[in-house]
Amino acid sequence: MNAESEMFLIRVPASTANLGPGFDSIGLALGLYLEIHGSLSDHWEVVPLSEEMSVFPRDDRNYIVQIAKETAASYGKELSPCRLFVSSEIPLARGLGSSASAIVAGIELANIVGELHLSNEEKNRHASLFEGHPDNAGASVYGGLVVGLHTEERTDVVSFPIEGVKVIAVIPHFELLTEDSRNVLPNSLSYKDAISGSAAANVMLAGVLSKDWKLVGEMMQSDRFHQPYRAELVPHLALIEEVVHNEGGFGAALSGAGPTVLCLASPEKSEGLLTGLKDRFPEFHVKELEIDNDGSYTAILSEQEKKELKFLKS
Ligand SMILES: Nc1ncnc2c1ncn2[C@@H]1O[C@H](COP(=O)(O)OP(=O)(O)O)[C@@H](O)[C@H]1O
Ligand SMILES: N[C@@H](CCOP(=O)(O)O)C(=O)O
Repeated sequence: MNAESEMFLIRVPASTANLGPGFDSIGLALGLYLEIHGSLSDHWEVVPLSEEMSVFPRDDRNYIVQIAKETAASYGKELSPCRLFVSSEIPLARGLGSSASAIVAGIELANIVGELHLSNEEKNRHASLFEGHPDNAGASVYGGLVVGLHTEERTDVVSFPIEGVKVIAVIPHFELLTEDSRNVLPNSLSYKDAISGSAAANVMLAGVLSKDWKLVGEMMQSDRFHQPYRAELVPHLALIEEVVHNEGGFGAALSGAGPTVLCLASPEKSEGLLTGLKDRFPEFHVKELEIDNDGSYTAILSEQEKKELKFLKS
């Protein structure tokens, strides 16, 4: 990019990780978005357009800018400064992948401004290195359901679109940092538990591929890797599982590291489940979310599209 009059758009979906037993390996992209409208400028400026974004630095100390600069630097490039208008529908520290969305946004920023021409595989490798695991990062890059393995040496992710199941998120008002929720996990697992945990993840994935959502729901609640240890931090999980069972939903699991709980239901049962959860948990935000099968998106805006941006007029 070299014209200051050009404006770009970056849109990155939220994500839910693990789906129960797929710890640090399975993720699903969701229809809540982090959006950046940006253009070249003579200095770095980050303008928050949504309340949650207003807590972050407004100059080049902003995490998204830091990620962008580091990504460009890894290709020997220095990014030209930009003015970025940032808004996000993704609540922070609730287990809906806000940190991965910020990382992927930073990589997309480096890609578009630095003209890096990165493939999705390369974007995901960078994002997984920053995030430490590929479940949220992969979902935000590719969209749909992702299954991945990330090591120091390489990141392998397979993604495929998901249809025919409804997703309801029960989002508490309190934050739970992923770091704190990882600190309660054990350093090792018995051979027996590891086999059972891995089998549950395998069967869950087979259930997804064969569209056997009832089986998927059962496997979501058969995790051995993290939910048993995190239960003390999220006492509402067991109560939500009960409501999901009573309302004929498929199952529930901690979304990422929590505290949000992700529930799956058939299109026929989702309305009843939504109402049941809202009635039982008035203190939480209960919301049906779309599945995003497209992943992160970037575009250069047309003159007409720029004219339609309300925040540029105020
Ligand atoms: N747009 C953003 N800009 C800067 N930092 C962000 C942004 N989004 C998330 N973060 C950082 O990530 C933290 C939340 O990450 P994390 O604890 O992994 O939870 P989650 O990713 O589930 O929302 C926030 O407290 C904040 O420090
Ligand atoms: N696999 C990770 C996922 C963390 O997701 P987040 O949305 O809570 O950041 C974990 O379970 O720790």
